[in-house]
Formats: sequence, structure tokens, C-alpha cells
Amino acid sequence: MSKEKGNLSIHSENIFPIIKKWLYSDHDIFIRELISNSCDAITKVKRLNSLGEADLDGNTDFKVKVILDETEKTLKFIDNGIGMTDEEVKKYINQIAFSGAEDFLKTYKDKGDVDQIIGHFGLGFYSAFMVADVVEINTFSYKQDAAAVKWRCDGGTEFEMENSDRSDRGTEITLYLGEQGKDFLSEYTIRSTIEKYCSFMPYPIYLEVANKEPEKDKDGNIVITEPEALNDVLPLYLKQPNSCTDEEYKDFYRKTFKDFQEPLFWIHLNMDYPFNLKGILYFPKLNTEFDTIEGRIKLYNSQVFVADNIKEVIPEFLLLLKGVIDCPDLPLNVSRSFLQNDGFTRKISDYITKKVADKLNSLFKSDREGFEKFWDDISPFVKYGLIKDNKFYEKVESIILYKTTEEKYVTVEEYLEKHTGKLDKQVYYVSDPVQQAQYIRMIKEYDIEAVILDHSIDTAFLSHIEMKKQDISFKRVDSNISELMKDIDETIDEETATKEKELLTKIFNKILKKEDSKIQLENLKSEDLAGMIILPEESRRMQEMMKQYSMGGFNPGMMPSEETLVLNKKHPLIQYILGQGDKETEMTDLIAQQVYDLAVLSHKPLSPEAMTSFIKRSNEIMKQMIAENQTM
Ligand SMILES: Nc1ncnc2c1ncn2[C@@H]1O[C@H](COP(=O)(O)OP(=O)(O)OP(=O)(O)O)[C@@H](O)[C@H]1O
Repeated sequence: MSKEKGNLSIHSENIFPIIKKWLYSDHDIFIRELISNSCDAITKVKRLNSLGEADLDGNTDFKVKVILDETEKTLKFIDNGIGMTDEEVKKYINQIAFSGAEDFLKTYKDKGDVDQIIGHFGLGFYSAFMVADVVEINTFSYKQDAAAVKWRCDGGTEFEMENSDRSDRGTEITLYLGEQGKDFLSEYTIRSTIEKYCSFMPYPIYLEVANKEPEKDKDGNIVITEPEALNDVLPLYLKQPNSCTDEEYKDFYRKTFKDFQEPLFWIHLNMDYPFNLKGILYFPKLNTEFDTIEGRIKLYNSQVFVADNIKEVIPEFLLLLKGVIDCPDLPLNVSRSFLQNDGFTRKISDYITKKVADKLNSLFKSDREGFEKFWDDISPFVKYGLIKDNKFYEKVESIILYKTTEEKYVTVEEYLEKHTGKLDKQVYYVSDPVQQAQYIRMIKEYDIEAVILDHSIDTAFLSHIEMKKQDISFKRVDSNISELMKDIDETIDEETATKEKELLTKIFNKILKKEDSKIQLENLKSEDLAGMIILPEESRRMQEMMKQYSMGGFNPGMMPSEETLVLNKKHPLIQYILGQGDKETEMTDLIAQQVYDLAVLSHKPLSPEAMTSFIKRSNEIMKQMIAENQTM
């Protein structure tokens, strides 16, 4: 063939600015495009060979080589795939892309949505011009009497084509990197980009750096190392689940996510029909609070990396997991708005959700003990999932566990059953086992346990469960003691009770400088608890909500306090106060104040002023004790 020149297309002058603008954010994607073209070319020639239509001539060590030459400022992509004849270069490189580009321009000219250009219009090869001033193709087809061809284009509208002396089947693409591609003159950048996009591509990919100083041992001898492929050509997720070992799953997890903590368990997704989807989802071990869980789901299309964490394909709550999903039926360059409206993606998302729920159910049924061990780690994820996704809720609703203050794990049904006769469709919970320790101790006297809901997701979680199971209510241990009191059978002298209550109200009104202290006098089982504060669940939740929405500017003093001071009639201090009757001694005031502060302390932290006077008063009491001791 004599040297040929030509114009790419009458519309082509429009395409280069778009290509250069497109993917400003994903500049590195050209590496994915060129390497995946190489892999496709290898697959094609292998297939033709298996059909008896291509002779491989012993050139069967299929691979892709990337060579970086920092001095020449070039990057080469070499494969031993199918190659192209001059006709094919004309057809696939000169025409096809640009007829596609015409469509593109027509469709997207005014929309400014350039994200989808490459995958949709077969412009993968042209992404090379995002970083290169000149691109050369040197290719030799598998076809018997084909001549090798060289094609060159400088990113303008013209190309040159001529015969070349290439004698190996396959294609070599050379990028002469320009100013906009100078970042890619680094071995590190190329290596990490290949690892990012190509780590599961189906043929080995090798990176070479031209004129690199050879590695030497301590005696100055050159160390010859076997080149190592940068990718895993048969990633574990493509294997049959029953042929994979636990060690392989863990190893794959470590390599893929560079996470050296062991995953808790995993789900191998393997579906052929009605769509093709393979992958592995891992439940990572969490040591941290919910807010800092960082999952990562990598999405692939036929072993080519597409993107991380695509919310439109993977249900949002699953993004807390780690995993890989390969779905060849998805478009390679996914436009998010396209996926959002795609029924197909919803099916994928439903399938994954179902698989996750099935796995949790089977673990719960077959290995309850193991499931309980995982629960602390997986519960934020499960709770988040069931709030976000009703289908998921329905599937996992019966296996939600609650950790109790006795360190047991129970379902809500088991909890209610255990407390039959004591609690009526009510679940006691603690949000801070340390702060609420006195209440836990108190309910324990009545043989009642509380469940621990101390995670940041739990407020939303319990409201969700209450909304779903309308007959069940969650009450924090410091919100209500009527359930504890209901079975206490005492002959109460109404008149005395009223008098006692009046007396105590008067005393506490005085010391608290209030007119409406709410006092409740009870015979609590615990003899060493003089008083405690209770605050109705609804009022507390309302206060918490106000606090949250007013971003810290909320002043609890703005709301009338619903707090009640419960006093234990059995306690000697209360008996002492009652015994003093109307005598308003300094001692009654001192004890009342101290009882009140201790009750508040068991409920929430004291204010700085209250803490100061509490400490002062406590010291005062001890000094008095010493003084009394000395006079004895
Ligand atoms: N390394 C290669 N070996 C053989 N043929 C190639 C090679 N690279 C590109 N081609 C040919 O050029 C065509 C156009 O490539 P291009 O990357 O622009 O689009 P595509 O691969 O068809 O689609 P996509 O945009 O999804 O990559 C390919 O379909 C293929 O026929």
C-alpha cells in the first residue's frame, strides 16, 4: 500500500475538543480503553482459532504489554491479538468512531452531558487523544495475506496510513504524550492505573519501563527477575462457589481491598439467568462507629473495572460492605441518570438485596451462635438496610437480634416471651449502659433485662421498628417504672400517702427553688437506692429531636421539664426526712439536696454549678461525720 492520507470525517473537527473535555475528571480511563481493546483482540483471535478459522502460528503466549519510555515520552500498548488489516483500520478506526460521533453530536450537542460518549459510540480508542499529541497504530492481522499497516494521527482531522514492517500478529499502539498527558510519564501512575482498571482483565498485563536501571544485588550483580503480571486473570468470583476455599476468599479480600482484617463472612453471587452477574460481597469487621464505616463495592463489566460504589446498581445500604460485582450486561460507561431509570438495574439491586437477606437468614438458622458472634459487627449494616429498604426489612425482620444487659442476644419475640407477665409488649432499653447502670441494677431486682441500643443508628432504628410493629414500644430504663410497680401488693393508707407526698413535694420545691416538683413515692425493691429521676420516653425523644434539629442551639430550659423524682420509701434517708415531719431542719435540706443530686447523677451528667455544690456538700457531710465521731 502506498502512503495514504485522508480526512477522518467531515464532522471530526468537532470531536477532539469534546474528547479532551470529556473525562477531565477521569483522565486515566484511556488506559482501560486501550488495554480492554487489546484483551478483546486476543479473545477474538482465540475464538477464531477454536473455530478453525485462524492459524496462531505458535504465537499463543497471549498477553498485553505496556511499555513506558520516559525519555521518548511515549507509552505503548502491545498485544498479540487479532490485529487489523488496512481495510479494518479504515473501517473501525477512521469511520466507525466518527459516524458514531456524528450521532453523538446530534444527540448531546446542547445537553452538555458528555459522560456517555465513549462506551456508547465506540470511541474507546480515541480516548488516547486526551493525553497524546500523536497516536500511532502498527498492526498486523491474523489473516493469511494481510499486510501490516501503520496509521498515524496528530489529533487533527487528518491521518496517514502506510504499510509497515511489523511481522508479529497483533497490534501496537503508541501514544506520544503531550502536555496534558505528562502525569502518565510515571511508572507509579501507570502501574496504579492498570491496577485500578485492569486488575481482573482476562490476559496477563505486563508493565515495562524502557532504559530502566537494572536492579542489582549487594555485590553489584544484575538481578534478573521474572516479569510479573499486574492482574489476576481468573478472579475468584468467576469460579464456582463450591470449588472455592475459605482461605481463597480471605486471600482475595486482602488483595482486593488491602484490608488485613479478616472479613466476617461473604456471599458469592453467581447468577446466569435472567441476567449474568457474578461477584463476592464481604461483611467486613467493624471496630468503629457507624459514621466511619467505609465500604467499597467495585463494579466490573466482563472483568473491566467500571466504577466504585455505584448507588444506582447497588442498594445504598450495601455500600457499607466490601465486594466486587461483575455484570457484563451493564453498559461499560454507565451514566448514572441512565441507570437510575433503568428497570434492569433495579432487578440487579433486588437480586443482591435478596441474596444478602438469604445469607443472613441461613446463618441465623444454621449457626445461631456464630450469627450472635457477628451481630455487633453486622447490626449497624442490617439496621441501616432495613430502614432504607422495605423488602430487606421484610426478609430480615424476624432475625434481628438485640443484645441484652446480660450479654445475651435475643429476638424481640424471645425478649417479650422471657418477660411475659412482667412487661406488656414493651421492651426496656438502655442507650448508655454506664450512665444508666443504676436503672439496669434496679430493673434487675425485678428480674427484668434491658436491651442495649447504644449505636448512632439506634434512635432511627427503634422508631422504625415501632412504626412497623405498632403494638411494641421501646422504653428507655429511665423513662417509666409503672411496669415494675404494677404487681406490688400493698395495703396503702391513702391519707398517709397523700400527706407524705405533700411533705416531700414541699421540701423538694424549696431546695429546687420550684413550685411544681413532680414527686412519686414508691416502695422500690432496692434498699440502697434513695431516689431516681424518670423522664417519659416521648418527652425525652422530643427533646433529643429538638436538640438534633436545632443544631446545638436548643436550650432544654425552653421546654417544661417532665422529670419526676421517684423516692424510695424504704430507704433510710427518705424515712428520716419523713420522720422529721414539718420540722424544717438544716439536716433535712442537706439530705434532700444530696438525694436529688445523686438521683440526677444516675440519670445524666450534672451541670458544672450543680457538680460544684454537690462536691462541696459531700465534703461538708464528711467533715460533719468526723466532727460527730470526735465528740463521741
Ligand atoms: N488492539 C486492537 N486490536 C485489534 N482491533 C482493535 C484494537 N483496538 C481497536 N480495535 C478495533 O477498533 C474498533 C474501535 O475501537 P474502539 O475502542 O474505538 O471502540 P470499541 O472497542 O468498538 O468500543 P468501546 O468504546 O466500548 O471500546 C474495535 O471495535 C476493534 O475492531
